[in-house]
Amino acid sequence: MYHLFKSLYLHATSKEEYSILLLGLDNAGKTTLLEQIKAAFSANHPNLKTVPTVGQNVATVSLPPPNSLYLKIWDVGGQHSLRGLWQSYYTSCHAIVFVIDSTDVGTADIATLSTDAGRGEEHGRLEECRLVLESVLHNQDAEGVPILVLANKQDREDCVEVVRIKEGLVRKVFEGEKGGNVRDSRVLPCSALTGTGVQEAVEWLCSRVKWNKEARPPVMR
Ligand SMILES: Nc1nc2c(ncn2[C@@H]2O[C@H](COP(=O)(O)OP(=O)(O)OP(=O)(O)O)[C@@H](O)[C@H]2O)c(=O)[nH]1
Ligand SMILES: [Mg+2]
Repeated sequence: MYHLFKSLYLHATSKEEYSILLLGLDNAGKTTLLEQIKAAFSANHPNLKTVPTVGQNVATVSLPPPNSLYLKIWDVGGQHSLRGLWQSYYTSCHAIVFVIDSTDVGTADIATLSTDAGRGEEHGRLEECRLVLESVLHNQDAEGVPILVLANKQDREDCVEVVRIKEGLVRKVFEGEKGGNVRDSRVLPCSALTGTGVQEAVEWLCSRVKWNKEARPPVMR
């Protein structure tokens, strides 16, 4: 009898936990985003004084109804030397957020990269961003995992607007030969610094991890 009550109690009080992996080049805004998400679901102010991440940050946020789930968010360093570590997170994650610095991708049109005129500093880190996004999509351990691409730093005047990042960069990478298999994806604008767009990002993640839960079941906590 005790065991029956205990399992009923655990069933009634436990919630699904999904792991979210924040990826993107160094300086894209991943840690700032993590701070905003943590603050959005607690009474605390976000700590926006970030330093480059060497290793990882992790936080679990409890989402109230109607979502009623835990998001365990992994923020890993984006510096070149740290990207090899990303691989070890793929098998256990339920969704990936790929953060792009919208002020550091030139015009965000990868078609121009192949021309002579396209090579130069005016393209910022567009080529690097393309290669890194391709490598994430191409990785078998991340197959089928929903991906949210965030065009971050939209508060800055010199940012490239989300539609250009979507059409010129993201769509071409997804439709390219290294685009990988079919998966849920979305491109959204955001400012991790001001918090604009963070709620929408979290909503999208919640809906997609639930839809994908047969392929990647949650942990009960
Ligand atoms: N204007 C503006 N600045 C931002 C935004 N998001 C992040 N930043 C700034 O960009 C810089 C890098 O932010 P981080 O969050 O540390 O970047 P990161 O992606 O975690 O970088 P790594 O840990 O090196 O991978 C900081 O100075 C942030 O304040 C944003 O939405 N708008
Ligand atoms: Mg960081």
